[in-house]
Amino acid sequence: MQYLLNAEQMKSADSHTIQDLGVSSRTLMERAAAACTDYIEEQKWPLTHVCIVCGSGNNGGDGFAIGSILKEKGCQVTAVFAGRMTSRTEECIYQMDQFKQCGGTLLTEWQDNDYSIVIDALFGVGLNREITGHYLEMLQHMNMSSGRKLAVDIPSGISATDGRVFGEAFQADATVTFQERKLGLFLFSGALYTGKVCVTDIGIDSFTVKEQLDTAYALEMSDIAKLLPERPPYAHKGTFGKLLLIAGSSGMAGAAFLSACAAYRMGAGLVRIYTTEDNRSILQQLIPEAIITTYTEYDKASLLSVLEWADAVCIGSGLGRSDVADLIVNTVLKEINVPCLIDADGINILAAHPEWKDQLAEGNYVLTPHLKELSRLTGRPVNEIQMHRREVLEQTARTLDVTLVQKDARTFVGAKGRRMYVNLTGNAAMAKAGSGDVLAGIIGGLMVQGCDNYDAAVLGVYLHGLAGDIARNEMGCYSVLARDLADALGSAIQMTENWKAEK
Ligand SMILES: NC(=O)C1=CN([C@@H]2O[C@H](COP(=O)(O)OP(=O)(O)OC[C@H]3O[C@@H](n4cnc5c(N)ncnc54)[C@H](O)[C@@H]3O)[C@@H](O)[C@H]2O)[C@@H](O)CC1
Ligand SMILES: [K+]
Repeated sequence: MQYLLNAEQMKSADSHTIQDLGVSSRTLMERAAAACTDYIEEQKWPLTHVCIVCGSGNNGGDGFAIGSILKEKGCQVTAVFAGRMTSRTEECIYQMDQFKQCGGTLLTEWQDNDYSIVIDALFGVGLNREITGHYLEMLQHMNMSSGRKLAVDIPSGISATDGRVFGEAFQADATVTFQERKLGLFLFSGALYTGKVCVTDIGIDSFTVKEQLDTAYALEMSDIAKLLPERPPYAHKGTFGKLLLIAGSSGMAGAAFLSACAAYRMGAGLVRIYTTEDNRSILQQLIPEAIITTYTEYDKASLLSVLEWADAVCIGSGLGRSDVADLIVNTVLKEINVPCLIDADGINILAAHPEWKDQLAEGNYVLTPHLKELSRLTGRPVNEIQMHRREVLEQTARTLDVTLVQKDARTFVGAKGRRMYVNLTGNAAMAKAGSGDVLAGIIGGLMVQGCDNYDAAVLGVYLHGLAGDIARNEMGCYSVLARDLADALGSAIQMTENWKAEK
């Protein structure tokens, strides 16, 4: 598991290490600086003339300490101090003096030169407001320089907490980050500025912070192998559950096909599609493995009978908006006794009938909205959700008592009493119609095999992204179709199976 810390959590780990464990701030800073120079040497970046831009905080202190190390190695080093002398931290003052004693050149204005490396030590996790004036100009000069670019801890201009860009940011080739991954390095737009991220252990004790439930995390292959449901050799199709997909409407057979295909590839034993009669023959041809039950008008008896049959239900993909769809969603909400995923139009219908939200049975639902659907569901504008994604995720999951999958380029998963999951697999090839139908099928396929709702959501989102990465590697960023994701899911699962077998 990879933990993703925000600025406050990182600062709390720093001060715990300094105050409770007695490791001095200076020691940590010198280790941080050594980690950066080690990285430059390992990468064999040319050390002809290094420029380090330093702010007045401890990130600036790291910068000066890097300057002293490089100076002692005989490199030509220019440090540009871009902060206010009176605002310098104790450590920044000390490291600046050390640097001067080593004979380093210290400027207060940018000077164009043929720098082989530009090091950004302007702001670290302490950045908390828009970058303007002198600082903004400094960042623009740094970005225009032709040298290799290294960010110390985090590129200046990026919020460590939510990845937003405070006006302008340093465009790094690499970021050496200290002790723990910061959330902002992996969220957008922050992730566009980091270059390669190298995490280095400098002896900060972050154990207590990571134990806390409000620290977000991402999954690694080792976690996935543990979460995958067992597949015992004596199994038969009944072992792996009966999944009901209430999906598709006239002209929208594809959604049902994609979800069914993904659910079967995920390992579901039996998949039944409940859809409009118009879709019968096309679905029978597209996916003969699925059982097809159809309706021409709202038919409560047939709906209750398929609900009775199911071990888990996915409702909403391609369902459309109609009176019949409303009646179906309402009946499912009232009558269901098994885990249920609500997607797409299922969410839109729920949003149009706020009084139905009370029927979301405790702990039994997974909702998979993209930002627009979440906006309809919560009544908050999309741009406000984008600015406060975490807060909206946690509040909605808590008040509705559901597992919430907030779909975006970086999908979040939240549920009451569970840690926030941030998904790091996937790519822009997946930003296409049908991709969400595949995700619903994958998560449904896991729920029907007995995975707990939250685990199914987290694992499903990870595998969906991994399948997207595999498909993109085969076909490039433009040409992947949603059905390719369903097909690549097999390889994604196999990768985790192989990983497990090798251990
Ligand atoms: N002992 C520690 O706490 C350690 C800190 N380390 C480094 O220290 C960094 C954190 O240091 P700090 O907390 O001092 O914070 P920063 O060095 O990130 O800078 C904070 C300073 O910048 C100012 N500031 C914030 N936003 C601004 C803006 N938009 N325009 C102008 N000024 C702005 C703040 O008022 C504050 O004075 C880490 O990222 C890391 O690089 C490492 O050396 C490891 C040990
Ligand atoms: K920085």
